Amino acid sequence: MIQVTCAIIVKDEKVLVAQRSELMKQPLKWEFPGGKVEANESAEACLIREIQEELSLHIEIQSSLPAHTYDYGTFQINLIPFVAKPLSEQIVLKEHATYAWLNRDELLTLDWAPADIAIVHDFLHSY
Ligand SMILES: Nc1nc2c([nH]c(=O)n2[C@H]2C[C@H](O)[C@@H](COP(=O)(O)OP(=O)(O)OP(=O)(O)O)O2)c(=O)[nH]1
Repeated sequence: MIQVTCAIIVKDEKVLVAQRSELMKQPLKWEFPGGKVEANESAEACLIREIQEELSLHIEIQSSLPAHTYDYGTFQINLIPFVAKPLSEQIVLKEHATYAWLNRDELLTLDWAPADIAIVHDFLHSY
């Protein structure tokens, strides 16, 4: 089971979503940015590191949501979501195809990585 963190970054009531590139697993699917937890790393430290690496964005974690496991057939992930706020302004994409700041009611229109759908629903029910 691969432990993966992801960030639901909220700013001015908009939510940051990112589209995976053609070169990544789940190509062109939308996700909450994040990545795999390394050995001896907390989930929170992983997420702050990954968002800095992938988006050049500094975040502050505000709360957590329930983790969800998903079976992609050849591997399983445990996706661990956190709600966060940006502490810096600019986003510079290092891996993703693109990103968007969406209203809550736009979230369900995206072609999500399948593991994220439960997390989108949890977020919409709790915020
Ligand atoms: N980061 C992230 N990964 C997700 C989400 N939903 C989802 O199914 N995944 C999957 C895609 C990948 O198979 C795995 C995370 O890999 P990753 O590619 O983002 O992580 P990474 O940068 O640490 O790893 P790597 O590509 O260098 O192998 O989890 C999500 O919302 N965020």
